[in-house]
Amino acid sequence: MNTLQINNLTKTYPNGVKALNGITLEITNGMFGLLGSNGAGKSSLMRTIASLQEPSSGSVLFNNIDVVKHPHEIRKQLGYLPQEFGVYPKISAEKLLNHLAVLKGIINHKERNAQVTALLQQVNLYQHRKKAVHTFSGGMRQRFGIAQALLANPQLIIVDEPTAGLDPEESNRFLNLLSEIGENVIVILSTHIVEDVKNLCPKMAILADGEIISQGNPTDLVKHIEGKIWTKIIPKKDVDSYQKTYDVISIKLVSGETQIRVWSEQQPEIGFEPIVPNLEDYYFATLYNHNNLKG
Ligand SMILES: Nc1ncnc2c1ncn2[C@@H]1O[C@H](COP(=O)(O)OP(=O)(O)OP(=O)(O)O)[C@@H](O)[C@H]1O
Repeated sequence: MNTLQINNLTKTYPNGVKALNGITLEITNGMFGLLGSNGAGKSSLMRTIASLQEPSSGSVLFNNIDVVKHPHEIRKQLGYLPQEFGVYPKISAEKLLNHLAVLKGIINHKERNAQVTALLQQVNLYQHRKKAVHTFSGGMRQRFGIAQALLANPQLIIVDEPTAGLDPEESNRFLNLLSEIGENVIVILSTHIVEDVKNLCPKMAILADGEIISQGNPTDLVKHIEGKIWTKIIPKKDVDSYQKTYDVISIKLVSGETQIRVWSEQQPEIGFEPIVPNLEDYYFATLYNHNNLKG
């Protein structure tokens, strides 16, 4: 069993932005979803765990090895798919993966070829192996990204917003691939897409303003708000007044009509229907409460 222990982690950038503010988490094998809106601190946390940047304070231990003190140790066991992969050199996918495998320390030629072939097959890019990655579609690039992250059998895999910008089919394909990677390693999926976490992750946390504001099993978390979420279709012009009167956790357009969801112990007023809440409602309700507490 692998264990990642994050203790009281903070990160303040030189420009004064406090991106992480006392993060404490323990993560073991399986898929862990890290949900948060833009700017919540997800990438800052991922980069710190991946030893690509140092925290301002606190510690990250992977199987009791201090990531900050021994970055080389962690990098040997890490597979990382960053949000932005940068520019790809104009060489074939196969050659690029081979090159990255050398950098990962797979020096035995035979072993390297075998791993590159197996990974290209696993991510369904074998038939495209002679094409350059910069000519790939977004989904193909992400699948290539996961192939490079899987080189050298990492025990800790970090994927940062991997489905952003993918169409639903490519996104599905990518997530299925991720879920196959195995129960025997830690996979941290950082995303703002609630559905992805709901479908894949038995454990999750919500990050906001650099803090963990909730964590647990998605199904258990949703139980906390059962019977407390109400919905109503309202005229668009009334949104403001409903927001002033009730705890409106989300506003959505449904078939061109404005639907609000409200957190309330009992029916807020005639016309509100109770709904069976989902993880998205939990996420919005948690963010709503957090922002309210902030004032
Ligand atoms: N290198 C940096 N220097 C200064 N500020 C930074 C740096 N990187 C991130 N930030 C700031 O830190 C905060 C958290 O950013 P971060 O990228 O970690 O969030 P995120 O949850 O990954 O968001 P997104 O989904 O938009 O990438 C933001 O306010 C961001 O502007």
